[in-house]
Amino acid sequence: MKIGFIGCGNMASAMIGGILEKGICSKQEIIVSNRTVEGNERSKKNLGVNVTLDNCQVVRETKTVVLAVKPQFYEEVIAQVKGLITEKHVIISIAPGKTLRWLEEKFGKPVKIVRTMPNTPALVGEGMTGVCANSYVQDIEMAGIKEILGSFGRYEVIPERLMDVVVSVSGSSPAYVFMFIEAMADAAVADGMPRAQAYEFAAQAVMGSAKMVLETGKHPGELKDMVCSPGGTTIEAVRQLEKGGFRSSIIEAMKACVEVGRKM
Ligand SMILES: NC(=O)C1=CN([C@@H]2O[C@H](COP(=O)(O)OP(=O)(O)OC[C@H]3O[C@@H](n4cnc5c(N)ncnc54)[C@H](O)[C@@H]3O)[C@@H](O)[C@H]2O)C=CC1
Ligand SMILES: O=C(O)[C@@H]1CCC=N1
Repeated sequence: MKIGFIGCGNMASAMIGGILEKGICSKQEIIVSNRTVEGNERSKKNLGVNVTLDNCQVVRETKTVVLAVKPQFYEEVIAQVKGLITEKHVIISIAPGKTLRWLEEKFGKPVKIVRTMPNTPALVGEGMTGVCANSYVQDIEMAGIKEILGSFGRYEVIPERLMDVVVSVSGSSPAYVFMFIEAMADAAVADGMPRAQAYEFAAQAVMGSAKMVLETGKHPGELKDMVCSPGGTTIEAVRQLEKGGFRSSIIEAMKACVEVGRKM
């Protein structure tokens, strides 16, 4: 399988890292385009893939093309390459806010489009991707796309109306989780733990807790209660978090995230 990426920044690099790790395709079977020579040098050095400055070359050489530029450049890039898109191509969008309908309109002809929302943990094979497709994408093609998405983590086929929610709950959420880990480590450092050790303790606690949610099937509240001993340390921390509006702060942040995505 050959895969092309138009734009190779943070998200494309994470996806390619996962794809190469799982051996879905080799470095020689991936081609990426960047806007600058420096970008291409970075992609070549970090990922070892083929590089070009010509977005059209990506479309000519591959049938599976990921549009991995920022949303504001989608229109410009689609205008550049649309003349080269055939019925054999499958276009994968990873941008928030760009609906299948919007994408179809910009291509201006029947084009197979898969809309996804991945996240950067793809880099370590622990990504989470929401995915939906337009009616031109056949089952066999969707199976190939699922294989790619599955190579760097989990994926769920979802109705398109939920895609903006996926942006906030998994596309953007690694940023909030990293802030949480950083804040926990800051507190541990404040109480005397060396910084590197603090990151390890905090990150492993987050990973283990996430695994418990995914693997036990228990309600997160029940898992929380299992940690809170009567009159103990944890319930005091929980009390302080509630006082600081912990849950509400996350909910409001995510609602803002969804709103911005919807307007893109
Ligand atoms: N960073 C993240 O965590 C996530 C990002 N996304 C989406 O992925 C897309 C890419 O985002 P990032 O990788 O974070 O951005 P980025 O800025 O790291 O990478 C974008 C890349 O596109 C290249 N580029 C810009 N204009 C170009 C053009 N005309 N032709 C070819 N290459 C061009 C740039 O050189 C850059 O390397 C965006 O649509 C973003 O919303 C989706 C999920 C998560
Ligand atoms: O911040 C952004 O717009 C992109 C979309 C999801 C994660 N990063």
